[in-house]
Amino acid sequence: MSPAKVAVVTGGNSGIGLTLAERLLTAHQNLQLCLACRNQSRAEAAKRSLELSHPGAKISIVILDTSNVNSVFQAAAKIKEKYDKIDYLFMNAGIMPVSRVHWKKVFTSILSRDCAHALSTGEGLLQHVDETTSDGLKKVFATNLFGHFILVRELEDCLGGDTTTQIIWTSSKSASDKYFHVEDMQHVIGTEPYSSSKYGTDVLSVAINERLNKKGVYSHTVSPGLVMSGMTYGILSDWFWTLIIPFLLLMRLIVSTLSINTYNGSEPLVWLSKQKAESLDPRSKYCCHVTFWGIPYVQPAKMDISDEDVNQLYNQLEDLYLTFKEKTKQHK
Ligand SMILES: NC(=O)C1=CN([C@@H]2O[C@H](COP(=O)(O)OP(=O)(O)OC[C@H]3O[C@@H](n4cnc5c(N)ncnc54)[C@H](OP(=O)(O)O)[C@@H]3O)[C@@H](O)[C@H]2O)C=CC1
Ligand SMILES: CC(C)=CCC[C@@H](C)[C@H]1CC[C@H]2C3=C(CC[C@]12C)[C@@]1(C)CCC(=O)[C@@H](C)[C@@H]1CC3
Repeated sequence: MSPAKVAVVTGGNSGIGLTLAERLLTAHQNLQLCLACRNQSRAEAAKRSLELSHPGAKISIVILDTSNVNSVFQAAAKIKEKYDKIDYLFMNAGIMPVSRVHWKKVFTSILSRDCAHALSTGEGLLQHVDETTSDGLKKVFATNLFGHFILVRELEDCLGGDTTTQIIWTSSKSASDKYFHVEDMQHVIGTEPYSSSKYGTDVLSVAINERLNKKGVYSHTVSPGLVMSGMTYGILSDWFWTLIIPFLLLMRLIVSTLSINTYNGSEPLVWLSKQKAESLDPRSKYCCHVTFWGIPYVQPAKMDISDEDVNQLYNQLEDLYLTFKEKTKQHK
């Protein structure tokens, strides 16, 4: 039997994260799985469903709210108590708060040459909103990016070393340098916090790979495509999505990123975990594409990320992390 490997999945209780957890148990023999989720009862329900499909699977739960700095410190301490070494760290938890759909833009885009771009990125089709957390941070930034940064920093002792660790980030096709400004990494000023947080994720993945690669840590980023999940059902009701699925399936003729289900969307995440990490390109995003017949495949897309952004973002996140670390020490 192959030696036990450990995989931690943030947001592993639903959507892409839950399907990923299920697929990892199938793909890797003898896997120890840690579901790092913000809600105990939802996490337990996910654990039960995984135990039904994989009797005897070794699954633990750690409560982690990536939008809350203290919760991340506590979760990291619990994970370190449970495991000496992490083989796969899936940074998957994420939010995209939306207040309305720009319907006029949806229909004009669908009828224009922008159709493929609009359906694969959602650019300009949604009105995004954000709020401030009790830590005084922008919520989308804290949830999607900073919470995960703290997790990596706090877990560093369990990463790499004698064997390799893969850090795999669920990014998005929505990530765009148009909406990311390193000097405003929290996106306090703009109106595209989701896109900004996902571009920041891509930049951070490169930064972490550069810093930790010497000790056997490999960081890569993934785009799952458009997937029906809690995220999309939060924008429009499930009956609406059910109605337009035939249209979206037809649109696969011109848009190959319409993954639609979580199985397809999790394909690049599972695929990366099966590759030799050394053979992968840390500056490519591994994107899910689907054939017209619904068969998923993975295609790397080179990311155009400047070294200046890589270094500046990492240093700013590190400063913010150290500020919170200092505060928590004082409160102890
Ligand atoms: N759906 C799509 O089309 C796409 C999704 N993605 C990305 O995929 C990832 C997974 O999203 P998806 O499965 O689609 O959506 P879901 O809403 O179904 O899943 C999101 C998961 O993240 C968890 N989560 C949200 N906020 C926090 C938090 N503060 N702390 C801990 N966990 C949290 C949720 O927990 P809970 O159940 O408690 O809410 C849930 O488990 C996200 O990063 C998203 O940005 C990327 C591209 C496309
Ligand atoms: C297609 C019709 C008739 C209606 C749906 C319109 C939009 C609500 C929808 C079209 C493209 C979608 C999309 C996303 C959300 C919903 C849409 C804007 C995402 C932004 C979801 C999160 C992601 O990370 C992106 C990759 C998605 C891109 C496409």
